[in-house]
Amino acid sequence: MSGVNGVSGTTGTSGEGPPATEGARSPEGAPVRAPAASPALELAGLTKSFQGRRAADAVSLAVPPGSLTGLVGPNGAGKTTSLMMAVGLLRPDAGTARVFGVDVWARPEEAKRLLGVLPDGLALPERLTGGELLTYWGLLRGLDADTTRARTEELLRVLELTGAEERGTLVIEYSTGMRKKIGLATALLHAPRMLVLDEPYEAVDPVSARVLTAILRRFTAAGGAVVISSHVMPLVEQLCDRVAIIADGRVRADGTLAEVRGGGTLEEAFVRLVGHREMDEGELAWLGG
Ligand SMILES: Nc1ncnc2c1ncn2[C@@H]1O[C@H](COP(=O)(O)OP(=O)(O)OP(=O)(O)O)[C@@H](O)[C@H]1O
Repeated sequence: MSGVNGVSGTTGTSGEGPPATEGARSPEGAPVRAPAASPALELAGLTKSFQGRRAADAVSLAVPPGSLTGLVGPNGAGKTTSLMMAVGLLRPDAGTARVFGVDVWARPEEAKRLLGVLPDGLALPERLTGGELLTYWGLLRGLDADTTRARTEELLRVLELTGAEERGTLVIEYSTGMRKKIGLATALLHAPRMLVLDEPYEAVDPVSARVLTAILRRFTAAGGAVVISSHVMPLVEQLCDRVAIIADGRVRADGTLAEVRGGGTLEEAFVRLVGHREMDEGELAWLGG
């Protein structure tokens, strides 16, 4: 896949297959290569229209295992639409999505075991405490009771929700950031291999943000892959090793952070690829009183 304005993307898989098996040789004497590992997430031509208007237009993306990809783009660019199709929550008009080689739409149960998802505007059962919600979620996911209990306690502790749990706070009473954190806990509970998180840092306090970053780094170091969407360019630059820029439903750039930045900042690349509008002097003049 290649972007515009000279930003050429790599799929992350080209030339990155597993190393040749030690000592193994083909009959011709050439080293035998193990089959190239599947990308952690591979989107090919994902397309979706709403009322005749393309929200996602042949979105293709390949995310390698062990990587953390930031998906950025203007409001209404098609990020959420693409991510929801990628994880099996929105049926595409065309295209495919695979998680570690498993087709999300053809083999949904298998794919969903591999996927942890924090959707936009997550709707949670609200008349439960966070702990009760995670217990219910774990059992729905087929985890045994002991595993569910142990992971629930650990997630509540790490995400600093134990106090709310001890006070019996219901999810409906949670703050926006707490809701985000319990949503993350539901995404992590079944130990997925691929995390797709729509704006995970939004409304999360700085201390919890550090915890989240540590979780994501540990997750990718163990070979899992993460895609996050975000509007915060410095955050993406600090956190992600790969970036995709999407605008008007199309992928405009995709590659390593260095490839997409092309020597400038990510914000500069974003503005260059997406365009920007200056406000005319007379606009909103009435605000001045
Ligand atoms: N269910 C829907 N029905 C109709 N139009 C929709 C629906 N969902 C998304 N759209 C439209 O599709 C386009 C892409 O929306 P999407 O939510 O994917 O953008 P986004 O990049 O996630 O935006 P933001 O950064 O503002 O969250 C927008 O024009 C939006 O109005």
